[in-house]
Amino acid sequence: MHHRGAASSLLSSVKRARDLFRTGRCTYATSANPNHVRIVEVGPRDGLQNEKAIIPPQLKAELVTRLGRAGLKNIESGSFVSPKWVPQMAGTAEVLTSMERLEGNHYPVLVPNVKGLDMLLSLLSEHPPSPSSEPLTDEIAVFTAATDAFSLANTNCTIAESLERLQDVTGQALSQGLRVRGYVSVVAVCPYTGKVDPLRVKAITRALLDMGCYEVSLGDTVGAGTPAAITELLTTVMGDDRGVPPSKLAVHFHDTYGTSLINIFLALSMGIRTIDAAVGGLGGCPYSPGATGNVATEDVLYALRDSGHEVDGNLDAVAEVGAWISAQLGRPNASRAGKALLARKERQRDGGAAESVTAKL
Ligand SMILES: CC(C)(COP(=O)([O-])OP(=O)([O-])OC[C@H]1O[C@@H](n2cnc3c(N)ncnc32)[C@H](O)[C@@H]1OP(=O)([O-])[O-])[C@@H](O)C(=O)NCCC(=O)NCCSC(=O)C[C@@](C)(O)CC(=O)[O-]
Repeated sequence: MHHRGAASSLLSSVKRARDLFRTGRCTYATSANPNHVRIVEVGPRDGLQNEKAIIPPQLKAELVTRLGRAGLKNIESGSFVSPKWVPQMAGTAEVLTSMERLEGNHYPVLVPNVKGLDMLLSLLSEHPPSPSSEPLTDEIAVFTAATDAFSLANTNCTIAESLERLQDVTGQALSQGLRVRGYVSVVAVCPYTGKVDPLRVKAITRALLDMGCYEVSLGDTVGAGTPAAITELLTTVMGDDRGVPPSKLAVHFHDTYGTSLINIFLALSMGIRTIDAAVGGLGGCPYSPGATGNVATEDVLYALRDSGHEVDGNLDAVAEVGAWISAQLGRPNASRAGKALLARKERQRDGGAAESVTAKL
């Protein structure tokens, strides 16, 4: 009975979301190919920033290289944040200069303030693109939060102060020809103050778009967003007065309570086509105690198979990268699809029986 109740409440959430579009309250143009799902791979940044051990830049660079070769096109490659705050992200300059960059791909880096942007810009001027090489990066990501408590814990300033800071960062980055992506953290639940008001998220998302971000990623940092909460959030952010079009939104789910994939499908049903994910389910924010990693890229790619969506990334190759980086970090691979696919391959290699059905997967 209980399960049936949960399923029918999820179905009614999806139906409510779809009805909003059908009734015209949320009609927006999406990308040129409405079935294309863009993956923003955040493993090398969000994935590694919370690891206990300090990871050598060469290993981070190799991770970015392998992810690019696995067909991912948007790979967040590091942060120019204070090493006193997030020591694991030190060495991003070395990552950018060592990793392989593939033509047409984007390799955004997080920048919290003008100091971080200046560090990036001087690196870019030391390594100008040539006819045979791409720029080190053409994109930054700026970040704020939906609560002052989280903003203070993460960046030592209130939301208002952070938006003021980011206005400068964004203006200067755009004037240097960089693309700017925005993040809002704790869009569903704040680890310090609890449930978050979706109208607040909407106002902050609008502020980031108004300053020139091409897209805003909505971060369920704690990973506690239920389908009902995410439906309420997305309908509020997209609906009614100054609603944000889904083409300007991405979703960024940590998988602490196992709701990420359901929430991703809800977001897709509402027209959002950009999904953040981390290979091997790596990740966590140092200022969100108890939150687990991001939804695993392999799990997203697997779930989107046969869904009619065209997705970046080769599932088998990404699964290999997930197993490789998990082994390098000495941690269990948190991607269920990745583990299952690799285990199946191993059984096939060993000539195991009863593989004919799953081999068709
Ligand atoms: C914003 C600050 C710098 C303010 O930190 P502050 O302490 O207020 O800054 P400050 O201006 O007083 O500077 C303190 C020291 O840091 C240095 N400094 C100052 N800025 C930089 C910089 N850019 N790069 C390198 N060094 C820097 C500065 O030079 C100084 O060094 P000192 O004089 O003491 O030797 C700090 O709070 C910070 O770096 N925070 C970043 C925290 C972070 O990276 N969190 C994780 C990313 S967000 C996230 O994961 C969420 C997301 C995006 O994934 C979405 C989701 O899941 O919700």
